[in-house]
Formats: sequence, C-alpha cells, structure tokens
Amino acid sequence: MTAELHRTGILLVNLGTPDAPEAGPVRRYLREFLSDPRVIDINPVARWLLLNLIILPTRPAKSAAAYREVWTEAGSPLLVHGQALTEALRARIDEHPIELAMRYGNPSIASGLERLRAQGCDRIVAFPLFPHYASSSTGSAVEKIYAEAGKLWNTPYVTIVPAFYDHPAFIEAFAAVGRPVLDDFQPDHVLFSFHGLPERQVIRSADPGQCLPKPQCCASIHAGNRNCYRAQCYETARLLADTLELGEGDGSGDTDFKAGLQWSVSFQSRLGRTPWIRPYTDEVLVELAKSGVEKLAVYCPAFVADCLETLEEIGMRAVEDFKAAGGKELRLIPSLNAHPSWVDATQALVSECLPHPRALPVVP
Ligand SMILES: C=CC1=C(C)c2cc3[nH]c(cc4nc(cc5[nH]c(cc1n2)c(C)c5CCC(=O)O)C(CCC(=O)O)=C4C)c(C)c3C=C
Ligand SMILES: [Fe+2]
Ligand SMILES: [Fe+2]
Repeated sequence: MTAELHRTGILLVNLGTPDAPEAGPVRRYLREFLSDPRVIDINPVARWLLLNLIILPTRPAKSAAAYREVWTEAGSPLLVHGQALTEALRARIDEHPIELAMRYGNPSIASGLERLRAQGCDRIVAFPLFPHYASSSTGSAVEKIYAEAGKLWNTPYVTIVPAFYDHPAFIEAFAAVGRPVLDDFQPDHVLFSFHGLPERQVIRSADPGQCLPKPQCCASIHAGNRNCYRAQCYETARLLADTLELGEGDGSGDTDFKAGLQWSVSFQSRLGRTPWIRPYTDEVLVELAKSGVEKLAVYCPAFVADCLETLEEIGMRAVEDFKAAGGKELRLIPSLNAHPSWVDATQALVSECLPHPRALPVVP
C-alpha cells in the first residue's frame, strides 16, 4: 500500500438544533436560522421586523415546550442521531477522518472544518444530509461550507455530495427501515409527509414556467424541474412506493384529495401566512380519516434523522389530529438515523464523490 499525498476528510452537515430545550437557547437558534435570507426570503427590513416583532417574542417558548417532549438524556434527537451516524461511519471507514457539523448552532461548520484540518485534511467531501434540494437547506449549507472553507489560508478542495432523493441506496435504506413496521402494522394507507416550503421558493428553483402553478408539474422529473424540491419529493415517494409494492397511489403532484388509494404525498411544518406547497399534511390527515382510513402509517422522507418535526409534529400532534378526525391509529415510521442500511447508503454516496487518490511520491 502506498501512502496518499492528500488527505480527504468527510464532513456530514445537517440543519442544526438548539443547545437546550429552553426558551433562551431556542431563541438563539431560531434567530440564526430564520435570519438566513435563504430561509425567510423577503427584503431585509421586512425580515427583521417579522423576526423581532412577530416570531421571536412568542415562538421560542412554544417551541422549547415542544423540544422538551422529544429531548433525550443525550440531547436533541437530531444531534444524537447525527453523532451515532458519524460513529457508525468511522467504524467502517479508516482512511478518512469524519466529522459532524450543523448549518445553524453547534457543532458549527467552521469547527468541523477546523477539526478536519487538524487531522491533516486538505480535501473535503461535504455531505449535506438533505435528500431533496432546497435553497433553505442544501443551498444554505453549501453556501456556508464554501464561505468557511474560503476563510482558511490553505483553502481545502471541497466536493459536495449532491441531492440524493432518487439514489437507489437511499430508497433501499428507507424501504428497509419501513418494511418491518408495515408488515407488523398492516396500514390501510401510507402517507409520505415531507417538510414543506413556501411556493415561491420552489418556483424559483425550477426553470421559468416549469413549476407551479403548472398542473402536473411534479408528475415526473425532467431537465426543467430537476432542482424543484416538490418534484424531487414526489419522485422519492413514487420510488419508495414502488420498492415497497404499496399498490395504487397518488404520485401525480395534484393537490386535490383522492379517496380509496394506498398511498399519497403531503407537506408539513409550514410557517407564516404565505402559501406553502400543497397538499398540507394536517389537512390530508383529516381527509384520510374521513374517507375511512383507520390505520395510517406515515413516512417522513425529507428527514434522514428523527427530530422535532418527525417525533413531535407527526409522532404526537398528528396522532391526536388523526384520532380526533375519526382515525384509529397513526404510526410514525422511524427515520434512517443510524440504521445499517443508511450507513451503507451514506458510505456509497460519499464514496461516489471521493477524489481520485494520488500516491505520495517515493523519495529515493
Ligand atoms: C428537510 C429539510 C428542511 C427544509 C427544506 C426546511 C425549510 C424550512 N424550515 C423552516 C422553519 C423551521 N424548521 C424548523 C425545524 C426543522 N426543519 C428541518 C429541516 C428543514 N427545514 C429540521 C430537520 C428541523 C428540526 C430541527 C430540530 O431541532 O429537531 C423550525 C424550528 C422548530 C420550530 O420552531 O418549529 C422552524 C421554525 C422554514 C421557514 C423553512 C423554509 C423556508
Ligand atoms: Fe424546517
Ligand atoms: Fe415544481
């Protein structure tokens, strides 16, 4: 074996989470997160007013209470699962240092890059842990990675793992996690509930005229909508439903509710009064219950780790809403977390982006 001239480090990057489930740390986290112009994409004065006069006076206390419902002894689920994934990858990959970073909060991207630099890395494969491209998640993480890498004297060579919404290893990982739950639960219907986005943000990601309000714009992925978050989400749902042999569902991208199908798609976690991409999860849950669905399984494939949005919004609040609308049982399918099939997929996705090794010259 020849030694390598360069050393490539792997930086896993997720969204971020507060340091503690209390109003103060949640306010700090939300301030950083929601000040990002890729997240609240309005003019800076309006953003400042919205944040400081409407969101930050009330939301931190409410969100902190929700975080307390899901917080673990080891910390926030998003961070704990990220650490477990990092450890599982380290156990498999010897030759590349691996670090975890968060776009907002801790551990920061700057600290992650510094830890890799301290281990001798001059090349980085950065892996934004978002299956679907959104300017507010992937775009923001990539911008920050480049900005922090660009501050270093020796700027590392950075490769980014692209969105992986249709990657066979990602689809297989989610199928592997869901299969035992579905076999045991035998649901009447499977709902794929993705994190939502303001409509204007997805329209901006696609070519002009290729996205909303064009009907059926998410019925397939093509060159005009390949970076549309909604179209990518529908593609994940269709591939997963196919792999799991779920039967007939609604992968058309239509927003009207259709009864009597085996699976459907919806979007959760909306914020504010601006229109977000439809159909909305909280409305679909009620329609499903009213149409006679008693046992509902919910996948959240926009998240590779369980977090507030899966455990509290779906695992607790949606469970109540579904029952209140006449449903019997809603079961949340766990996220990928550090499941062995996701560790396989992560390894495959990173390996596809590793630079070609260059051997250290032999000095006579
Ligand atoms: C899956 C990728 C994500 C996208 C895209 C995204 C966009 C987005 N989010 C908000 C507002 C909030 N999101 C919040 C939590 C949250 N969001 C994601 C992922 C994406 N967000 C995750 C993984 C989490 C959970 C973090 C955790 O600590 O567990 C929150 C905070 C919680 C709350 O107060 O409700 C907000 C706010 C917007 C506005 C947006 C795009 C415009
Ligand atoms: Fe979010
Ligand atoms: Fe679209």
